[in-house]
Amino acid sequence: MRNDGPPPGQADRTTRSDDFSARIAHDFLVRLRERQPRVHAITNAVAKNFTANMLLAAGAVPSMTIVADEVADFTRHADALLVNLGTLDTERRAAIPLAIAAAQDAAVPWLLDPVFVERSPRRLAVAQQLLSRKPNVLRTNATEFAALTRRPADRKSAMAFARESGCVVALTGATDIVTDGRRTIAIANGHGLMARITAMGCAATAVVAACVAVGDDALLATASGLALVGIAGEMAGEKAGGPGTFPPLLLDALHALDEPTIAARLRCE
Ligand SMILES: Nc1ncnc2c1ncn2[C@@H]1O[C@H](COP(=O)(O)OP(=O)(O)O)[C@@H](O)[C@H]1O
Ligand SMILES: Cc1ncsc1CCOP(=O)(O)O
Ligand SMILES: [Mg+2]
Repeated sequence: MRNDGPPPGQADRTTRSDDFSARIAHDFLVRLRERQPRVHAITNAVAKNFTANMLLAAGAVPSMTIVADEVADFTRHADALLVNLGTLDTERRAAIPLAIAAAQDAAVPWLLDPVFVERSPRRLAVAQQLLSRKPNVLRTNATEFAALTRRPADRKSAMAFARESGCVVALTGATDIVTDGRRTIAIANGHGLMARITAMGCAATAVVAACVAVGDDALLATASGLALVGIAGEMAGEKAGGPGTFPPLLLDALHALDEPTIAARLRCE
């Protein structure tokens, strides 16, 4: 599943809400539950448990080994690979190129989550090198996007970067911008508590990876993953007493999500 950017000469356009819809997001959810895709996540030490549980709540099956002599086998037999740079220790640094090579060899889509690239020039260099290996999706918050691309974190820059890099770009925050450089979808679901717990973005990228594993259109898969997480997040936020009670309520909401709820709650343009 490659995103090769817009066909030459084709005008940019914004995807209309009838191109992305609750039906599409629900179709992805059904496929997750039916196909139970395997997502191999090289993720950070902070995010591992929550990410694995979010994948399971969405219907996917996580694996997380980072051992150099196993990671290629796990990746080859997975349906998507997630590369998250949050705790870039020696073992993960060694595992990442092996996993990406295996993914590309086996035509397994892979996603990059460049956690905290703004904090260390070394990490920024690693992330830029990984981007040159063309992940199917880059999912990043605004600070990371600005550091990685040296552009303002806005819709226009996300589109330009997606077009130039050939990745689907998901620039998240209170509103998520998802673009392949030609089509752009903005998703306004979510809840402020999502920014008050750790590993929310890491887990969201993992759910996006699961969606990419079960669909041919990486843009719609990415938008669907973020819509499902955003809707579950706002349902959990409405019930939660604070960040302590929020994560289990989010897992419950994602697990129970259904078509009428998605149809009633999806806010996108
Ligand atoms: N203020 C907010 N309101 C609603 N949703 C939010 C808010 N902040 C983050 N989110 C959601 O939380 C998830 C993680 O996004 P973000 O906070 O940008 O990533 P990260 O955790 O990597 O910094 C996304 O699904 C995003 O939509
Ligand atoms: C706190 C922390 N430190 C290293 S990785 C990490 C988690 C980052 O999670 P997210 O990017 O999803 O907020
Ligand atoms: Mg993050």
